[in-house]
Amino acid sequence: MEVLSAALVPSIFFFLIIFFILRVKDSRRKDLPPGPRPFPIIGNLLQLGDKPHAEFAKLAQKYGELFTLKLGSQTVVVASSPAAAEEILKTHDRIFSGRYVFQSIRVKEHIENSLVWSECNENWRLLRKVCRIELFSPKMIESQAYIREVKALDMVRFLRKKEGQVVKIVEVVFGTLVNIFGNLVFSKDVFDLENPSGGSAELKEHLWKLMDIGNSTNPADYFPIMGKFDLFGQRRQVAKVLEEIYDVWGVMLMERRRMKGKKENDFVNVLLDAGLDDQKINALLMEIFGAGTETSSSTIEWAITELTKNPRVMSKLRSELIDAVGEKTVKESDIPHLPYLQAIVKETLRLHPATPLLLPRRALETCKVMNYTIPKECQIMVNAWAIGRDPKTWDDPLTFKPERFINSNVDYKGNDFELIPFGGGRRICPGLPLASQFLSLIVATLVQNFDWSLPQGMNTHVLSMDEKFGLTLQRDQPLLIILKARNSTM
Ligand code: HEM
Repeated sequence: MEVLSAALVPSIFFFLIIFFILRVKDSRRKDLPPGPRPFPIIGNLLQLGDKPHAEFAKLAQKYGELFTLKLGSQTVVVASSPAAAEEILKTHDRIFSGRYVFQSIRVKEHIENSLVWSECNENWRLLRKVCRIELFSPKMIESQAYIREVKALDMVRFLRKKEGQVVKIVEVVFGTLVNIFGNLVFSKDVFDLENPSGGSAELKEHLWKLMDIGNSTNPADYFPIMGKFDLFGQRRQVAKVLEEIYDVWGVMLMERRRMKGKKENDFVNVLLDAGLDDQKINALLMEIFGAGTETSSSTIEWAITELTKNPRVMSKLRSELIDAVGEKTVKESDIPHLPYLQAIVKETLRLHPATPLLLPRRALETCKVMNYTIPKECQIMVNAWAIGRDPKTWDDPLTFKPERFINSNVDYKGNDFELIPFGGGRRICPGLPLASQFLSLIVATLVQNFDWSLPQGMNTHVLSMDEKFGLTLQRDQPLLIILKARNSTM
């Protein structure tokens, strides 16, 4: 009996302490949006799963359009409806304009010059202005259209040689986009589709590596106290890859400075003329490549996946292309005359936003939202994936139906909060005007020039991709396509 009570008393005492901790935590949560009860220390980490956006969509059904999670020691609020997204991205845009910077990216020299990860400070305003007025202005985009068209044809030429073979479409598209960006930025190819391991292949490899590290879990993001020790070495790895990338830029920048007088119509010229120093140019170029290539290639991979799964939509697009473009090669100037193509791109971005939870925001001040209090420093995520599939907003939401956008004014430019693949407010994706051009161009080029079919057994795989974690670049399981060339338009 004595032994029993000796064991029982400390156990009861232990459970009372845990109960007390939970009570204290709960009372601290009083004004926050509701959410699942967190466990001590780990909070709701077990509820993240490997597809957080899909888990969050389920939690939103239970706890509402604005709910709170405790991820380790971090408080995170998730917005999951158009109204909640509007509160974050528009009504309280300034307060929620901070970024939560992932621990592995906190490389001092990079963050200080970053557009993606810095506060909305003077440097950020300068870079946004350069993007808006120079790099992604309608004039610049139009004047560089021929570059994207030439690179799209290089892709067709390369793919024609693969007729009858199984192709990893995302790799070809990624390589093509790296070259499109290489030419927009430096007026030169940086990747050889024919010889993936030769030429400047290292740049593509560095970008993949950076994305791999970025996509891997870092426990320090949930327990920032561990952040300064960089226990798993992720920050050191990022710093090393950044240095390697900057070495590649460095050589190209030096070349350009040597070519004084010869003016190319490209981003480097614009940035040199704008008086940016090498560190700012390095950081901006890295972010343009990093933010623009993976997002866009995964969107194109999804568009082709959906078209292959939906022959009705594919043949309607083909008819539109024949009517509007005929036998000619499709050009960017044709896009305004291809409303069904534009609807396909919107529908792809609705179902498969490349960054399903956008990029995490941070509250700069404590703020009242929908009668709840969101505390200063709280992390905010906006679930664009859940919003795009919400049956309250979308009729038959899981079906790929581009027709829903015909005769509809809904667009992804940040004013319609039911469709926000590019985010919204002051931090909306600055590359949007460029992306919307080449997404349409490349999808149209691939459809105009090739028939696509899935290798045997792929249907189930493709369907299961729907449920996969947002960024679809699963290099272990990319979309494979058997190619058949159509009548040449070249
Ligand atoms: C399918 C293509 C793309 C998608 C879906 C996409 C999506 C996004 C999203 C969701 C954000 C965060 C917005 C927010 O916080 O509200 C973002 C930011 C950003 N994107 Fe994109 N993006 C794409 C293409 C591009 C391209 C082509 C570029 C550049 C050439 C680019 C450059 C950036 C940059 C620099 C930011 C950070 C802006 C800031 O924090 O002020 N993106 N993008």
